[in-house]
Amino acid sequence: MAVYTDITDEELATLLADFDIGAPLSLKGVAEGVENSNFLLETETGRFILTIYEKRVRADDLPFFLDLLTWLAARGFPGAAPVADRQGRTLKVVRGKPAAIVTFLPGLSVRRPNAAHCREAGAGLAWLHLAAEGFALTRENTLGHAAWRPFFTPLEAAAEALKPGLAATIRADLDALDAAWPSGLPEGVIHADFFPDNVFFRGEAFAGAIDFYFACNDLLAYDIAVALNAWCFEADGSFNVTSARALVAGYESRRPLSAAERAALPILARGAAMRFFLTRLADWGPVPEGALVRPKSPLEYERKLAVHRESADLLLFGPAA
Ligand SMILES: Nc1ncnc2c1ncn2[C@@H]1O[C@H](COP(=O)(O)OP(=O)(O)OP(=O)(O)O)[C@@H](O)[C@H]1O
Ligand SMILES: N[C@@H](CCO)C(=O)O
Repeated sequence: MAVYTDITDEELATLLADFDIGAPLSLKGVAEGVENSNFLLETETGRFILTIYEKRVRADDLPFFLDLLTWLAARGFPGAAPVADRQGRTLKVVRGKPAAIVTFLPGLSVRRPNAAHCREAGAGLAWLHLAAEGFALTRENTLGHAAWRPFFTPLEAAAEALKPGLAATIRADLDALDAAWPSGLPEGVIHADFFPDNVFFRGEAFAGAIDFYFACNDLLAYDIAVALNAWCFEADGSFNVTSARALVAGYESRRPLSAAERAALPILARGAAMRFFLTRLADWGPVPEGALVRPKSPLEYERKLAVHRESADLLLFGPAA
């Protein structure tokens, strides 16, 4: 469970005194997630999520994230809308850490998505991209292509410890990514962590997305690449082309891709695999004392990276039949 910060009854009462959402009925740590501390908060007026922002979220970025969530909610995108206190503030402080209360999004994430879920997820991602158009704030992708090499340098020994010879392979991947990284593709606000655990369904219908704390400005097609890696690999490590076609077709049902975006999907997916391999490698090791969290294996993404390295035409498929 990703709960790094405990909250006392007094701290909760002090926080809620600023809001018009009634008195608290219960507060429970949420048993998913690795980044922040999340609590399911029930008050006299309904259900909310209280998030305390931990290590990787920079306080300076929080206005971008919270204003984006407010913007998306105002445009009808189903997500978690930040709740403003009586003075109109959404960014609060609990135990010296930044915190926010957002509305509870009903629905369930799926552990093993099928092609129908992938299609819906693709359509949901395009909806998000379109709903975010016009959002005035910007945020650089601090885990984007330019960041990968400097991010990797201090992790070379960790890569070797994971698998002998891996550091040189990753360096070669970084060279290949630099040589082929696309430019000039459409940009906008991307979710950047559109994984199955961050997407909710009702049955097989898209019900919304959460966890926008990596959202930033980057290539829109890169967001599809992140999703293809997260949604379309089987547990045995094989790539499910049917699911991938469905995800892209779902996306294109709302926002058709240009030929250049389609052609770039293989290299973008290789880069997206690199991004999650690197952060997982950095997090692989002891967790802070008292934290209830299980780091995710970098090997899963090392294998996905290898799949893209070895079959560059994997994602060069035509429209679904
Ligand atoms: N607005 C919401 N409505 C309903 N449930 C939510 C909401 N926000 C968070 N949750 C619940 O809390 C869990 C963790 O939230 P979230 O994914 O934002 O945390 P995280 O630590 O940033 O996780 P991640 O590892 O995906 O980065 C979710 O899986 C979900 O069960
Ligand atoms: N989705 C990330 C976790 C942090 O959001 C991963 O699977 O590595």
